[in-house]
Amino acid sequence: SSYRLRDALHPLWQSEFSVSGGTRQSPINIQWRDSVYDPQLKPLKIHYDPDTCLYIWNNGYSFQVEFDDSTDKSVIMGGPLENHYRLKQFHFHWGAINEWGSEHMVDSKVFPAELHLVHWNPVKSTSFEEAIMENNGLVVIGVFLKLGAHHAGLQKLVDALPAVKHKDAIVEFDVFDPSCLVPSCPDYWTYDGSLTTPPLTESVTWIIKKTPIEVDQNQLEEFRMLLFTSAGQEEKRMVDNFRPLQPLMNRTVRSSFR
Ligand SMILES: NS(=O)(=O)c1ccc(NC(=O)NCCO)cc1
Ligand SMILES: [Zn+2]
Repeated sequence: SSYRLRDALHPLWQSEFSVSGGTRQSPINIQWRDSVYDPQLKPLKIHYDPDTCLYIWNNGYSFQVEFDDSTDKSVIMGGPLENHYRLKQFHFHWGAINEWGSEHMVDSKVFPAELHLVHWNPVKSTSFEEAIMENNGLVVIGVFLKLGAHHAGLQKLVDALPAVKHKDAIVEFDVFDPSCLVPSCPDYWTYDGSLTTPPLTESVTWIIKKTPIEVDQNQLEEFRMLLFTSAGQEEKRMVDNFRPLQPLMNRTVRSSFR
């Protein structure tokens, strides 16, 4: 199917990014019928303060919106979590065409893009960089994007993309509430995994929302206008910045819904 093709098309993501001996790597294909309903999973609670939004930048992998994580102003709690986690940044992964782009899949269905909201545990770690190395130091909420209606909340982000076209470009981005990018449906899957780009550390509790958000064709095409390359270099479009599927190994995916 298309994802087999896309693996073969992307040596970049094959060779460099395989950590030896990994037992809980991400992303994975979520087989809906193999997931186990866990009645002890609570609703996820999200409280983001739009004033903690700092800037948007092109880090050479994706475009990323950074937040002030020096206080507990923007946090998530509940769900599978024992305490609260602070929002650090969010970014996306997408394809060159609508037929692929997401990192996770659901019953081998792939989406054109995937949003990652990255949080860290301030109870166990004193910084994000430290939390990356901690077991369950991080929580990433994954939200699938599907082709459909225009997303008004996303458009504010999209309008800023031309200003961060090249690697290392940065532009101030104030007052944005990323909860507008999270579907209202409370249903999610959760499993223990890893970062999907180096250092690929196995420190992530993944929370994957069941319901995608809708974005329109123009918005996806704006993502694809970004560049992997710095100003002055030969231009390489920023597309297909996803990691191939990783083996489930000895893991169970839990669902918050029947
Ligand atoms: N795609 S993902 O798994 O959500 C992810 C999130 C953060 C990172 N790394 C990161 O934010 N590093 C900042 C500097 O340490 C890598 C991958
Ligand atoms: Zn990501």
